[in-house]
Amino acid sequence: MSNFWEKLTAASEKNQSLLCVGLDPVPEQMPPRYASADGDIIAGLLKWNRAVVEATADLVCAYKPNIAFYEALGTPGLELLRQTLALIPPEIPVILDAKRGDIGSTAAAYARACFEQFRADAVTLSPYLGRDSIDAFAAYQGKGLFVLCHTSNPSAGEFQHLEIADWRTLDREPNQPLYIHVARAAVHWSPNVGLVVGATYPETFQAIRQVAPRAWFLVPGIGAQGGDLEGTLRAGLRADGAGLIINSSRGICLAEDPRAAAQNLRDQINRVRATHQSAATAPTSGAPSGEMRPQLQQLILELASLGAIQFGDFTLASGRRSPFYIDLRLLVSRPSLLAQAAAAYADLLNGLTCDRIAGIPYAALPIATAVALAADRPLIYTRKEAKGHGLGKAIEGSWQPGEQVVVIEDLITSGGSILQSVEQLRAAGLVVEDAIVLIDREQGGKENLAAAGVRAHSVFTLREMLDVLTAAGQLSPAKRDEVLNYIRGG
Ligand SMILES: O=c1ccn([C@@H]2O[C@H](COP(=O)(O)O)[C@@H](O)[C@H]2O)c(=O)[nH]1
Repeated sequence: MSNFWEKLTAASEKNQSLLCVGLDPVPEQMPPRYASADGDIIAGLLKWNRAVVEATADLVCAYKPNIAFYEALGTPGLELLRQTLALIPPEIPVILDAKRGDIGSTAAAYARACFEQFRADAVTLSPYLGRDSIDAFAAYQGKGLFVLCHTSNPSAGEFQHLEIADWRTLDREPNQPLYIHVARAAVHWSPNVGLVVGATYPETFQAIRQVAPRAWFLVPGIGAQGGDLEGTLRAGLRADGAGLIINSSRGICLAEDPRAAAQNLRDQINRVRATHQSAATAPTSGAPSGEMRPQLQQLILELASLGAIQFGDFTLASGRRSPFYIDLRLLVSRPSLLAQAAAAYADLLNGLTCDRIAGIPYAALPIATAVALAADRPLIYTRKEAKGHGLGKAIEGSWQPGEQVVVIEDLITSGGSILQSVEQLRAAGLVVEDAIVLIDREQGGKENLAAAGVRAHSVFTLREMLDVLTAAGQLSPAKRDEVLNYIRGG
């Protein structure tokens, strides 16, 4: 298995673990029991690493040697790293902590060193030089790339907390700390990007998780640096109870009994995961908008004030009567609201594999354009009918067969219009596995798409929308029940 993420998931599931053990040997800290009889330091350090790996291989999801500790020992140190890597069972992924970042040509040499010389499964990278400094690493298929987002050291805030504006969101979002910009941008650089987020600043996790909902975070700072394990897990775990790789180096390697220390930390992590997962899967009925982010609640209320959500007695195109009507075409008349909606789509897009997005005519075309700007993703769109003149295109914009496309639609009812475009895109050789809508009307569309191999993601559901409007006093509980009854087919 050569893909880092598959290896990580398999090891995590097999060992029931989110624990990563750091292998950072320092000669002065080596417990005397590992010392080599002939005084050979490198032999002693290798014995130490071997003992730690043998004691913990069934308790971890990854190992993380930091290359600095090996480079510090000169050429023999690099040989020690090579031998240490050879000790690690092939099914456990190795994250080489190297924090590389340089211009493209140099980055290519660094990437060769990490992935070809040391054959690491993943690497840590600095974002300071921007996207092209990671391209050479991203060119290695299936390797993990952990970009420094918020580090664990005491001076981390000196630059990382600087409040910065983003020209794309200038008019509607307050300035954001640099680490949020890094998180938001880096997860778009490659689908293989994860983030390094230190456990010594647990208060940063919630905001980072919001802008990178699906990314894996590599979390140093537990143990010797005094990071907050429970706070980190509670704010950083994804709803599936994964998404964090909790590293401890000195806390395990310097322990009297590394196995007991690793087992103890793994079990502590799992205890919090167990309660987190049961909270995440608890039924939400009767809990109006309790968990919904304030920005989304605001978005719903503003859509209602724009007239995009109406309650009454409407006749649909099918002739069927409906107690509500949603018209997201109105979004173009309030650009700031269109931008808010686009940002919510962009958040969902973050964790998906996507070479370009595809808008569906007509209602979603301005929305998809706004999403392209918010997420900095190239856009194509399908035509309702191929042009009968000019180039006679059925799909506008530039694209290549084999590219992965995420469909952008305004809302989903049965999923029919999405499926029509998906067929058109697939017939052209594009790969479509995901679609994003603002509102899921919960009338079977998601299930119909799933049957066609398309995952549908919604910013919010009709039920969530009704809950927000009811809690805000804009919809009576009786009307809410009438609408719910209607979508259930009653
Ligand atoms: O923000 C960061 C980024 C990387 N590290 C590295 O993780 C380990 C932590 O070692 P402990 O002994 O568990 O403190 C080490 O290799 C650091 O260079 C980090 O600590 N913080």
